[in-house]
Amino acid sequence: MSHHPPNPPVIHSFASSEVLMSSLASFVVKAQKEAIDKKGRFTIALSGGSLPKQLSGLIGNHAVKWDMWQVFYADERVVPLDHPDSNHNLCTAELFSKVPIPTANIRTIDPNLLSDLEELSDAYEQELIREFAQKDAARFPVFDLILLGVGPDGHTASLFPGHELLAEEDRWVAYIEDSPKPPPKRITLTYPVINHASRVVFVAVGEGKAEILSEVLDSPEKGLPASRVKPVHPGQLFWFVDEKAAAKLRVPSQDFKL
Ligand SMILES: O=C1O[C@H](COP(=O)(O)O)[C@@H](O)[C@H](O)[C@H]1O
Repeated sequence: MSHHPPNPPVIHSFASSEVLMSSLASFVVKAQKEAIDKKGRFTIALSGGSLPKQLSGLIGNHAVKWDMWQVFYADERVVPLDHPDSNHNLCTAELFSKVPIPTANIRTIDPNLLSDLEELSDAYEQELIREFAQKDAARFPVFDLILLGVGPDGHTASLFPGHELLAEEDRWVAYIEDSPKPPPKRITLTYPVINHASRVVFVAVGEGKAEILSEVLDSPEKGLPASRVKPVHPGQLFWFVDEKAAAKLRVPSQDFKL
């Protein structure tokens, strides 16, 4: 266990979502290179919502070693994989259908277990254990990169304000049957997993995010779900936001340099 306090978040604000997208792609490629140089694979967790669109800077990028990626979902809606509400379906439409990633490297929920949430989330946890536990022998998986979004209520992944899952300390993957945002049934990575990642990046674009960004970053003491993302040392939290989303922020942002 680390004795250092978590590093403060690094906030990068970009003039437009286009600049953000290309900087985010460079950031992901750098994280990928460091991970592959160190251990020959790159583990990443993706979110749904507005995030997948912001990854388009990776399409056609020859520095991306797709065959070395192991992709998980930070959260997933419990619906068939080709359902319009599925995060996997969205990531496929926005990214995976446009790049040469082997299908086996995308770790989806098991579509045969949709009727039993407990079995489904246990099976996804086993999927994580297969990837991380034997190779890294750690109490919690250490993702090279987790990409998150933030909803207007401050939720992230499928961790919602006031929900009992915010207190989960042991499980790697948990389920929720009463999501306030449809669809109600979801699974999610828990804080112990999110907060053990090497890097966590929130991506927020557009004026619709301005209010909640200020709440999450300027008033972390409110304890909104997104404010509880504090990777343990030496993990680092980043925010990639555009100027519209950053319009109400009081905390300073930093120039983006690789
Ligand atoms: O329901 C969800 O919402 C969050 C935030 O979505 P956004 O559209 O406001 O960016 C998303 O990160 C998560 O994956 C998704 O399941």
